[in-house]
Amino acid sequence: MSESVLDVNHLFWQVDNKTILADIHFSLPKGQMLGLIGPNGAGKSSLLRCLYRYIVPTSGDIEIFSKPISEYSSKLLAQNIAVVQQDTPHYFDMTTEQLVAMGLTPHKGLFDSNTAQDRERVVSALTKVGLQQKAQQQYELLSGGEKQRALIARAIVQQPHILILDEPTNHLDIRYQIQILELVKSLGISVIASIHDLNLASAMCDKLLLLDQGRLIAKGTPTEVLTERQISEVFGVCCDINLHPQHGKPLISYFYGYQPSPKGCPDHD
Ligand SMILES: Nc1ncnc2c1ncn2[C@@H]1O[C@H](COP(=O)(O)OP(=O)(O)OP(=O)(O)O)[C@@H](O)[C@H]1O
Repeated sequence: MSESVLDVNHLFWQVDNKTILADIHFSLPKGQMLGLIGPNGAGKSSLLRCLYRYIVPTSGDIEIFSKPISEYSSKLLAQNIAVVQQDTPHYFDMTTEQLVAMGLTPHKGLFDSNTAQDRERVVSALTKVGLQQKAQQQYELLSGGEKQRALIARAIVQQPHILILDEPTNHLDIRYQIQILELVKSLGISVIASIHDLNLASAMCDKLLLLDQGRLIAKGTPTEVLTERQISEVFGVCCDINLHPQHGKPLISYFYGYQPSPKGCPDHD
């Protein structure tokens, strides 16, 4: 079995007497891409926020390389984890290249300047996300999808062991949805990403976690998790699942005008 880079056990988060996350437990094996799926409000962002220490959970354990995240200094945590958040933040007065170069910070001392190798790393990351022509453009003037790609380039420059992506494809056109996730996969980094598009999650992820109302409903391979029954129960839509003609993992076709009844979805054969 491959080494685990991240272990989450018995994780609970309550706020205002409401349980947002309940007894979440999973591991992220080295080099794998783990997809976090579930309906709006299921707790996907909250779970990811716990992993990068933006939220302190009510109880439970989160360990990176078998060490509790509470024991990591901010700098050491940033050397291990890079995060691309759901809403692209504002960075005024910064070129795209300067934004991407921020990814070097966790590896630098206070007075270190950037080396030729650092600059090469920034150019390489910009090229990988197709933004080499936009290097000198103000970051704020990029389109939503270009901003998202710039933030992914910054995460690449950061050279983390674990990449946390909160809806990394929500601003991207279909070409970049596929290309960016394939790029991220090719880096050999361990990735946990929340993804709304179940077909994209099926194609790209090694394993999936299905969340609903803060609870872990299923975890396993796309074939194990993406079943017609589970999709109808959790998302409230009816669908038909076949094997994708290219990669052989589940390919979901949604039905329109059907809500699951107490007996489930109608038989569409
Ligand atoms: N700081 C907070 N205080 C109170 N409630 C919160 C807080 N943060 C999140 N929640 C609630 O927790 C639930 C889960 O939210 P979260 O953003 O984690 O869901 P999500 O699965 O990422 O949703 P989406 O797919 O819509 O992005 C929601 O009901 C949300 O309102």
